[in-house]
Amino acid sequence: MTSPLIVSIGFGAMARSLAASLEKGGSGLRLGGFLLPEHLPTDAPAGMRRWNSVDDLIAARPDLVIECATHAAVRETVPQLLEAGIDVVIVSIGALGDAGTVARIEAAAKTGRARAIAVSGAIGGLDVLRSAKLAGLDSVAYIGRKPPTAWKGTPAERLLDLPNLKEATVFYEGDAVEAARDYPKNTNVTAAVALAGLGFKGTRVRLIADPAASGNTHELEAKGAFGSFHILLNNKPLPENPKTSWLAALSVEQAVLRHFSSLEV
Ligand SMILES: NC(=O)C1=CN([C@@H]2O[C@H](COP(=O)(O)OP(=O)(O)OC[C@H]3O[C@@H](n4cnc5c(N)ncnc54)[C@H](OP(=O)(O)O)[C@@H]3O)[C@@H](O)[C@H]2O)C=CC1
Ligand SMILES: O=C([O-])CC(=O)C(=O)O
Repeated sequence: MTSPLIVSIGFGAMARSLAASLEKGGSGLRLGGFLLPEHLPTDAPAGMRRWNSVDDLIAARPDLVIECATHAAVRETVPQLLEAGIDVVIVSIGALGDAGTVARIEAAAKTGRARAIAVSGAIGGLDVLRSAKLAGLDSVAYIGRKPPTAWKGTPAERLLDLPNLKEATVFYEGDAVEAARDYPKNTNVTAAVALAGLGFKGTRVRLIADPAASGNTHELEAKGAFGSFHILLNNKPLPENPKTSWLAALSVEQAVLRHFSSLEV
């Protein structure tokens, strides 16, 4: 049997980590290539194909596409793939904070009889949150803490003197609507929490830059009819991108393995 064609959208830190990890994992699955617009240069390992346009990728009939690129790629590329009947794993799930994008993705998946799969990414406890929601949730709160370098290139740069920060500082408190939209490379996890729990408006978010943090920590607190829970993840970042946790790349690998397995656990 030929092995399935698995393709990423984007070939940055996460896609590279996924490619290396699948190669080592012994499942027989591998990343066969990536879609990257022509104007974006990259180096790719031998044996990995590159597609410059979504039409060319669709013509190659991939078995699974993994979006690990940007919110724009979710809006602009994912619906076309779903409409063409291709299942897509979505990693930049902060894009799903926009109701229009969700509606387009759902309609495209229906038309193409394909599945859009949102990953848990760098956070956990979403299974509990989804179950607890059925009996009613009173509150859901997320706290994200990363070292100042991880907040470079975000609105935190305008709010704080990141290179000279001496102590842990809260720079955002609000809902998941703004958090997911304004920190698209850092807070996709808030979208995962919102989608599993109380929605984007109902999810409280606090973001912290902490010079003492050695990695990315994610805290999730929920209260409801079921009781309450509090989890804390201390994630190591990917060496190529301090904004992204290694666990996020591992969650993508897990989604790929589950997709091709006959027993879903
Ligand atoms: N759900 C979660 O928990 C998490 C989600 N993420 C999200 O996953 C995505 C990937 O993360 P990561 O690999 O670390 O990010 P990187 O910035 O390292 O990689 C992104 C890749 O996408 C490419 N790219 C940019 N625009 C497009 C486009 N329009 N179409 C296709 N490719 C494009 C980039 O090219 P170039 O470098 O040339 O711009 C680069 O190759 C990000 O959106 C990130 O926010 C990250 C961590 C956790
Ligand atoms: O990887 C992480 O720690 C979280 C992240 O960047 C995101 O949610 O976008």
